[in-house]
Amino acid sequence: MRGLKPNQLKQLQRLYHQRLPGDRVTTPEFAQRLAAISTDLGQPLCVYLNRRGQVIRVGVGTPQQTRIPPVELPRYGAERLCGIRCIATRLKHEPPSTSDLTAMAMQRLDSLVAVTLSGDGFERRGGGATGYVDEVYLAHLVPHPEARWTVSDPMSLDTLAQQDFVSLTDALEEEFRRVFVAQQVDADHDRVIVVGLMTGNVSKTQFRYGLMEVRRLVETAGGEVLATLHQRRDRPHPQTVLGAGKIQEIALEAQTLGATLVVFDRDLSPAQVRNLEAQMGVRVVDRTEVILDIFAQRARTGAGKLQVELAQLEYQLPRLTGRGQAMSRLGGGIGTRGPGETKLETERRAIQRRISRLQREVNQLQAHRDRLRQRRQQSDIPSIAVVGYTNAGKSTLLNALTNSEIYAADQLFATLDPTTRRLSVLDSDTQEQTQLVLTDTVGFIRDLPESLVDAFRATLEEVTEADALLHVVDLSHPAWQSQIRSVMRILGEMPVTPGPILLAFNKLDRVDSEALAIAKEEFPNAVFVSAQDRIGLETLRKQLIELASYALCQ
Ligand SMILES: Nc1nc2c(ncn2[C@@H]2O[C@H](COP(=O)(O)OP(=O)(O)OP(=O)(O)O)[C@@H](O)[C@H]2O)c(=O)[nH]1
Ligand SMILES: [Mg+2]
Repeated sequence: MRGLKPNQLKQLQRLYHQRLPGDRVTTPEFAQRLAAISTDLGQPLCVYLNRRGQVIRVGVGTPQQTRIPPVELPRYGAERLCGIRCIATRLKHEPPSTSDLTAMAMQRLDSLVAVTLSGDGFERRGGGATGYVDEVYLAHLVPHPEARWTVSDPMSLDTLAQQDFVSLTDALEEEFRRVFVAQQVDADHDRVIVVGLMTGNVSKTQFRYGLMEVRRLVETAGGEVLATLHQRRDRPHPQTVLGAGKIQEIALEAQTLGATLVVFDRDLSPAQVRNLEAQMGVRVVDRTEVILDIFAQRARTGAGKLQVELAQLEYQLPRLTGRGQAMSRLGGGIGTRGPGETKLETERRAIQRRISRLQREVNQLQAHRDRLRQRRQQSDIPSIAVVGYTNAGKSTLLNALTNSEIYAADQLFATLDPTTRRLSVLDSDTQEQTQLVLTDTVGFIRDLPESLVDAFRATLEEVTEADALLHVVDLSHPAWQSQIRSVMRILGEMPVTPGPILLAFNKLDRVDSEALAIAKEEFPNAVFVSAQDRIGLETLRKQLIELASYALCQ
């Protein structure tokens, strides 16, 4: 409130002592008082009231400029309003602007009253301002995504003052509740807005597939994607990733659609998450967190659970500071404080201790797997690890080859725990049986989170210790080429270089001829199969035998 005269400041401060009857939107006297001050200031003025009729906030400026920050707003979710209304004076003789209404929607205000000034008025003897108000508009939200809000025709202040505010908001909230309940057929999943940032160094197609993949990840994690928004920028904004306007748009969309979560298509720093949550008032997570969540849901065996927990803790540790504070505010509403610094410190130490313990256990697991592998190696049976991008069809292919029933599904990361199966192939010429061991592994993904790579080292070692690799590619996926690159990159980053690799292009049954021609041209030594329709399996078996013998004599 810079630039105000002491007298004006006092006038504004006095507003805090005013109390309106709880069942009225406003009284004529109160609106006239605001209009008088606003006329004197020559600036718009906003007053925020709670449902008991108490003034809780006064600001000079438009509703957009005087918005209550999300962390200070009570959050009741999509089925309710925030319990606060705004009475705003307007210098122009026009209904509230879109920016005013957007501010109302973002805060889920009970209603917004726009008071236009007559430019005139006087103080009555005996007190009380009069004649300052020209007309008023009453605006409120509606629970329909297409409409978002309604604005009344201009009316006189007296007409507005006669409105029963309680029955208006009650009816409105009832309507919101009905719509909300209808949406909540399955209430225990997150309602998600996916957000992508397209920076200069990726192509449009790459960006699109990346976003598509995040949507699939969210769905695999059990979330429902309500909308996908994106922005183009040369580089991410260091504090908030996106620009201020885009953040506001997302916040509004989240409010309108009743989203509970915003998921970004990239990794975010702890500070970025904090800033975004503070500005949008919705929980924000990055891609890694979604992947970790899927892993956590999928892990079945003790080893799997162990590694997932380790990955999650390692991811959370640097993000502990302050997050607790912002989060508990988002979830709990005004006055809910997060853990204090000392509590955070204790928590951090506890997590650190648990991480050390889990790491020891993972080491033991590693040693155990080592022994199993050694036994296999001693038995002279060549081992081949089946690797590839997630959902490529590795498990299905392994099942088809070995007539087993490993879990395979149209999900990302269906397989978490390595499963080993024996395969014996009869050489039709020599009538000789050759034995192989095939290991199904966890699928790879672009930008595999580091904490996962570390935590899953015991599992991934199955890959590095195999005699050879069978790299399965979903040739029906539009991004198959970049998926191959991602897998090769991850393999390249492993401490031990894997042996020879056989490339198997899968899902031949639904591949278009163009992709097939490109793949054949680019990878003349690859095998083409359909695990589902059992096409090309004979050739693949033969190639696997060759691969194994080649690997062994190296
Ligand atoms: N059309 C078609 N679909 C296939 C084929 N092979 C596998 N699929 C389907 O692709 C989906 C993924 O198969 P999975 O075997 O689980 O794939 P994965 O590579 O093991 O995946 P993750 O374990 O999640 O990394 C499933 O829905 C399979 O039915 C195929 O040859 N043709
Ligand atoms: Mg699998």
